[in-house]
Amino acid sequence: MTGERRGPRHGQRGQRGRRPAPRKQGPRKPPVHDPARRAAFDVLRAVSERDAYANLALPELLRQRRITGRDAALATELTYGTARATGLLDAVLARCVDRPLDTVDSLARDALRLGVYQLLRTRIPRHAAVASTVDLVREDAGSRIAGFVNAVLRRVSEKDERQWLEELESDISDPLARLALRTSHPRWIARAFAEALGDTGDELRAALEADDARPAVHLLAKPGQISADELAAITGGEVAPYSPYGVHLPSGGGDLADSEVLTEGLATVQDEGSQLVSVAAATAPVTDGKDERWLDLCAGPGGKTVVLGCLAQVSGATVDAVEVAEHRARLVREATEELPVTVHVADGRDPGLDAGYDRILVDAPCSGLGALRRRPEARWRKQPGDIAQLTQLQSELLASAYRLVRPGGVVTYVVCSPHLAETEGIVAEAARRGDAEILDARELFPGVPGLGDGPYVQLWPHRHGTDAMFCAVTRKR
Ligand SMILES: C[S@@+](CC[C@H](N)C(=O)[O-])C[C@H]1O[C@@H](n2cnc3c(N)ncnc32)[C@H](O)[C@@H]1O
Repeated sequence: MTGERRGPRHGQRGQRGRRPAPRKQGPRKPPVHDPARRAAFDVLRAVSERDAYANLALPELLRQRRITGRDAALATELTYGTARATGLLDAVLARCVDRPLDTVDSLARDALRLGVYQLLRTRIPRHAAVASTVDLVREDAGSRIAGFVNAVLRRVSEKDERQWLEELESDISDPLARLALRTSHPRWIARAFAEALGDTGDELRAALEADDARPAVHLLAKPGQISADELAAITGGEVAPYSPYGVHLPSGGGDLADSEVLTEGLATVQDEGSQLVSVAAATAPVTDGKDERWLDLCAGPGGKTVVLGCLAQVSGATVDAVEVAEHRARLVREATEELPVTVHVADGRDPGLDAGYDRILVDAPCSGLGALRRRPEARWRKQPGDIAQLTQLQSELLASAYRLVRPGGVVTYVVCSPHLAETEGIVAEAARRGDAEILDARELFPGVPGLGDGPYVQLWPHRHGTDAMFCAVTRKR
């Protein structure tokens, strides 16, 4: 992470009363007077220069610099908002810069995006949005680039978001591309959502808008260790509407890192959708015999393994957790200490375990298109070509699960994506091979509305307030 600037204070005497050394020539490094924007800008730079993840880099930087309260809230809004809205911000900038945007210096481009976001999507007064952004550029890159950024932002500030959208949309004849622009999504992702919803109108708009909003923080009250009621009372949150183990924190729920229920291991942060699919995997009815050996075939970092492990402990079962990446397997081990879980570092396509499992969860590696609201910059990094590579692996992992499960045992296939190639496409192929019968997964989501015609379950942010998790429950013939 870019270091915090801590220049010597003017007039301050050095140690042992010596006069401070004369200032060297070079860029001036003033003390940070705008910690929120400085933090947002440094994280956006890390995202574009070092492929950092904003949702990991920002909390770390806020902690390092001890930025809290209103400054932390502003830094979060500016970082995540700018990262999510990049497509729209760049479309506006392309109208105001007289050369292709990708030839603009990357520091200037990041600053411009931050400035345009403030101008179009916040209530920050125009002059403050422009001046504060220009100050950041001057500190880091000098007056010439600052002058360029100033000139461009002044052009942007001549119109508000509505006027810019009208101007941009007047040149776009494709309704899906217009909606994608308005809701800050690449068109191919908007199309994938439309295909999964079977809708290109109001519902698609609602889905894309919900995907462009910051999600609430959900907690898992670990089954058998604390109840959702108790956890809600301790954290000031609300019991979740659907998961029996879920709690929703109020927005701006604060920094949870030091929260006792988390440090004591009674609860963990987990989207309610992930909780629901884990419970479905643990409770889908097996036939013809016992229900003691469970397998989590793609376990890292262990969120769902924790739910499986807790429920296995209650019912007297054991869980084998397979993860191909050593560092992620370590996270599973740490998350499941004291649960009846054994972690194996292995390739799930051939993990070298004895067959005969009673139930298996395949939470396959996927595009993550269902969790874009949690990873602000992700939508602009992903490419349509990513999907084809993943579907091959997803099919192979599911085929492996059918080799490992016993007849009458259940295999639950989950991805955090609504893309049909990763969801129904994979399960339908397995069904065609005759590996399994497909059960009606909706029965394992009691009280959850808006689940359509089945047999699969697709959760959605706009319908359920969860990530867009897909869940298919199948039974080996
Ligand atoms: C969607 S994540 C699983 C999330 C996890 N179940 C949880 O709830 O925390 C998919 C995981 O599969 C792992 N993975 C990828 N290829 C694999 C393979 N061939 N065998 C086993 N695990 C694999 C990835 O490293 C990643 O940790």
